[in-house]
Amino acid sequence: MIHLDDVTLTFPDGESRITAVDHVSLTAHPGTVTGITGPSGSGKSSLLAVAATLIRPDAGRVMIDDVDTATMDSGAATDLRRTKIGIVFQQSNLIASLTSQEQLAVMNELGAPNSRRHRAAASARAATLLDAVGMGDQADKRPHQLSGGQRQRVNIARALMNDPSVLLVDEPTSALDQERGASIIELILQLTSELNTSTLLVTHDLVHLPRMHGAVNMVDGRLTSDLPAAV
Ligand SMILES: Nc1ncnc2c1ncn2[C@@H]1O[C@H](COP(=O)(O)OP(=O)(O)OP(=O)(O)O)[C@@H](O)[C@H]1O
Repeated sequence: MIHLDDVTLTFPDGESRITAVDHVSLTAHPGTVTGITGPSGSGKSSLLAVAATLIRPDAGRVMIDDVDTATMDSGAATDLRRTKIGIVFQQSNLIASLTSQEQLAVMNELGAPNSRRHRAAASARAATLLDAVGMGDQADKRPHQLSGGQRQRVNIARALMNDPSVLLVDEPTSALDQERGASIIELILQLTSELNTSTLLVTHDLVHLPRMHGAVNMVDGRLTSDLPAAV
């Protein structure tokens, strides 16, 4: 579970500060996807960065599985990010020289204790996840050999390598056409249910929101449950 409790985040803006996230409270439960929409500049990515514990808020708390992340030192926060949080960014950020299989397996090597001992298990999990995202037969391909939708599937599988309880997804369909975008959303819904993640998904694309378990609209850093009229 992830719970944002009365979170406020400001950035310096010349002499004053700009409020990117303004007293936001939001909870996502295991096995559910909550959509976050809103106009450009309304604070969606900032909210996701706070949820990912990448930025510490000015005020409020981020609870991950009932642990208050504000009380952690930076080592513990890094550990929590690695083990509990999966992040899918807008661009796939895959490493050009690695195959799909290696993109996932390398997650086992990043700062994890005893990573050598866990190599075989990591390799098996990578294969299972590539199958789960429909990329089992593309395991040996490098990013330039894949379509945008296929790259995004590898990206999603990679975010799930460490079996996170929280999955944070920022605009996963922005580089894709409608049909491929819809299948990526379906995949995230399916994996959220199968792996029981608490998923927050930022999207501009209102057509996807009715498929989700809940949706909020962000306007000027604040949340409203009144969704834009097109939904
Ligand atoms: N690092 C930063 N420094 C200063 N201001 C920032 C920073 N990041 C975001 N902002 C400001 O915070 C506000 C919210 O930005 P944010 O990127 O979170 O919005 P968004 O809803 O994700 O926008 P988009 O849909 O265009 O990605 C904006 O006014 C933006 O200019």
